[in-house]
Amino acid sequence: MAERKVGDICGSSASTTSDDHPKDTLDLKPEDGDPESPEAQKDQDLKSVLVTSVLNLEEIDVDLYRGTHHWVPRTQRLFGGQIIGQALVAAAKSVGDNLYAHSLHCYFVRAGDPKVPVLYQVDRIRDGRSFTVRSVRAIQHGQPILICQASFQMLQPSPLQHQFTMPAVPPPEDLLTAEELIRLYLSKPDLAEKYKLGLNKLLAIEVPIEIKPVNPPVFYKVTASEPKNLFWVRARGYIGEGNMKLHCCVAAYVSDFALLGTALLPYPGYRAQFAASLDHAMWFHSTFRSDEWMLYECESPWAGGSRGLVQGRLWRRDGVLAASCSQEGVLRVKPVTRPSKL
Ligand SMILES: CCC(=O)SCCNC(=O)CCNC(=O)[C@H](O)C(C)(C)COP(=O)(O)OP(=O)(O)OC[C@H]1O[C@@H](n2cnc3c(N)ncnc32)[C@H](O)[C@@H]1OP(=O)(O)O
Repeated sequence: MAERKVGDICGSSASTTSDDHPKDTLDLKPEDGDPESPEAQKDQDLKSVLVTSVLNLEEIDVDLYRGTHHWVPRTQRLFGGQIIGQALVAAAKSVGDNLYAHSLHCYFVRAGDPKVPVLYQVDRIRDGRSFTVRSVRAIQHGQPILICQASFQMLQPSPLQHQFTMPAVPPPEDLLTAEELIRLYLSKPDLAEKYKLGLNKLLAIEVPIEIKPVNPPVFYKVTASEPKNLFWVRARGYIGEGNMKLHCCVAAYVSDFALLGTALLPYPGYRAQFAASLDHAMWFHSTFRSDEWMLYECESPWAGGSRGLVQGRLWRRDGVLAASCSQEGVLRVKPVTRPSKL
């Protein structure tokens, strides 16, 4: 991958190898230049809704922010990834320019209400020499819906560096997007009306994430499989080299997409009657661009007691491990009358 010019990054460069670290600010405004110019307007038009809206918090007071919603799942609970991403934005706003997000741990303690905004109250737990920790409460109706701790570190290179090897899969150019797969399925002449309805509803949803399943029959649970899933994922729209803190917030949003469902893959004879993320932990390992295709490798090492443990690894196309995450969720299921025909 050609080395890219360094953008405002979480204290570290946007490139894959350079080690110069420019100032870092969590500036969500359009990049420099004449905001009226056609190029800036084009960028603004193409700018990801995640940047212009979902992760663009309104400052209410010192360390108090308000977030709005863009897309809400059919469960009509706020999407967990949105709350995590917004909480990380709030935490990052009070962190110095030479620090970058390296981990977050959170619990989802109440369902998010899509009818009202979310307030994010940041507590400045500690500013250490190398590590800075923030605690964030996402609040609705006066009650926490999420409690999150996030940690930021100075860049401190080390000779200890290793990672697993990225799975060998077809590149995104050789695969179809979820929308293309749904249109392909809708084109089948013998498709039952009720499936058409459901699939058209899926097409109508404006999810600010693009995905390309590596193995669609597994991704859509048409066949039973081991609890492993692979798909390419990126934020819709343009974000640019911008700022690594912002890319971490977008990756936090993305990381909760389709993750918990990995634990259901071996059970096509069951469907979730109630499924919700209980907690979510994430670690950021290297620089990456969340508006470029990354491979999301998901697996579930364990399920039981109406819970499922799922883990994910986000890989850059050049094989560098960008981020890892772990999550446990409630999974209450009931038998389906017939397996999904997707
Ligand atoms: C992609 C995944 C996501 O984004 S999920 C969104 C992020 N996560 C969340 O919103 C979870 C937030 N946390 C919570 O809502 C609560 O802490 C949860 C996890 C529900 C636990 O609260 P708790 O008061 O103990 O609820 P609960 O487990 O008793 O009931 C929760 C809902 O489940 C139902 N339930 C209960 N037992 C069963 C059962 N045996 N079979 C089927 N359903 C069951 C309850 O009726 C209850 O449903 P409801 O909420 O009343 O509609």
